[in-house]
Amino acid sequence: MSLIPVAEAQARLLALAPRLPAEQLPMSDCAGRWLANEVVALRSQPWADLSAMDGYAIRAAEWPGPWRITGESAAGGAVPPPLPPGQGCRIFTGAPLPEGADTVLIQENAAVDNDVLHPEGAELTKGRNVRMAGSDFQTGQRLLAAGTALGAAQIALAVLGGHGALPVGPRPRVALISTGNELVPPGAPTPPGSLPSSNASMIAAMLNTLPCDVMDMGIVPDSLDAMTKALERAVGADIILSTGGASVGDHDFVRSAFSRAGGKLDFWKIRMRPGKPLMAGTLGDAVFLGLPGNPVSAFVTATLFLLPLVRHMAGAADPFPRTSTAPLTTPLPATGERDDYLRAYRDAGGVACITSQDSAAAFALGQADCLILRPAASRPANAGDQVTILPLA
Ligand SMILES: Nc1nc2c(c(=O)[nH]1)N[C@H]1C(S)=C(S)[C@@H](COP(=O)(O)OP(=O)(O)OC[C@H]3O[C@@H](n4cnc5c(N)ncnc54)[C@H](O)[C@@H]3O)O[C@H]1N2
Ligand code: MOO
Repeated sequence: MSLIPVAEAQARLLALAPRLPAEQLPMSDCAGRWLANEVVALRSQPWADLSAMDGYAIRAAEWPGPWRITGESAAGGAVPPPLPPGQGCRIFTGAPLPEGADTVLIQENAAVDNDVLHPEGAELTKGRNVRMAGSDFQTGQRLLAAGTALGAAQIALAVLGGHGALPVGPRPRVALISTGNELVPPGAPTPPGSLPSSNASMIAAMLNTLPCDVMDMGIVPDSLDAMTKALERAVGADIILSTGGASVGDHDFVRSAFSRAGGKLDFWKIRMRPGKPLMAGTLGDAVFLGLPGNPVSAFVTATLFLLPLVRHMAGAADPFPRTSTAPLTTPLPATGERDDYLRAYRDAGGVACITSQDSAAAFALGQADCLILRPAASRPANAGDQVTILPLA
């Protein structure tokens, strides 16, 4: 079986995902979710020509006055009556201008004596210190596209657009299965031959900031029967994820158990290092992802496949991690037939590759704050060369 390029495997994985129903949430629960539909403004902002400053509303054409100050306009107060010629209106930030006024003189540049206003300072151009009605956005305007990530700024915009609740993508349910006879739960005694199972805790932590519900199904021994039963128990989840047992050894049962449980394999073995044995398919209505057991391989494949799949199912239009570039501070050797995802860290001078790139090297992973992406068959790189990096949250 030839190795599948990463981008092709990512596209095939997302294509396996069923469309889950959206939900309507109050604004207070929308942060961190993705919009299921576009958001259209139900009102214009500003709703009228508003003052941007505390001062006096005047007609610029009447400069330099003087003006008799007659009314007052404050945010939340009554809309002032139209302004007769030669008159000005006391006005405060956020308040509507009376009809006829077009400019605001700030109070620091005004002298008022017996309700007569004289300007101080330079002449004002018409419209100065005024926010025109609808200049931010207008009723009916599209404010946010479907698939947009809802952060603080987008929530503020939707609220100002007149919304109190938004349609957002769902929270996929993710079942985690760890496989391996050697594994014991976190914190349990580790007699010789045993190993603390770190992958489920790691992946749950990676999913922690995403809208999804994680169900840890525990540790399953390396047996066809046990793994088949574990997969059957996980049906009902939207994503079933296993780690370990994905390779070709006599104790790697994930692929055969997946097929025995009725799963349909879509792909296996990716042109990447680490992470080659990754597999994906569907089991009932669920998407299945079988990650390699090595902690670093599981981390890198979760970053490139699991997290985008969760974001996609949760409604993200742009589910893949952002990359950027940085100069190398250390040279790198040529790459082989797979794309390399090297553990690395950044400092003021650029990005440095961590010495140990073993896919079981948890200590090195713990030091990394980014991955360097090096395509297959890349030539050696020198210090100072720009490389693509994928920052880790
Ligand atoms: N003959 C070949 N051998 C291997 C190949 C290959 O192509 N031909 N691929 C290698 C690659 S690449 C990887 S990656 C590993 C992945 O193997 P598996 O997915 O089958 O993983 P396991 O053998 O079950 O475990 C590998 C390693 O990781 C430890 N592990 C497993 N689960 C956990 C966990 N939950 N927490 C912490 N550590 C875990 C396990 O004890 C092993 O040490 O296969 C290569 N072999
Ligand atoms: O792909 Mo494995 O993850 O190279 O060690």
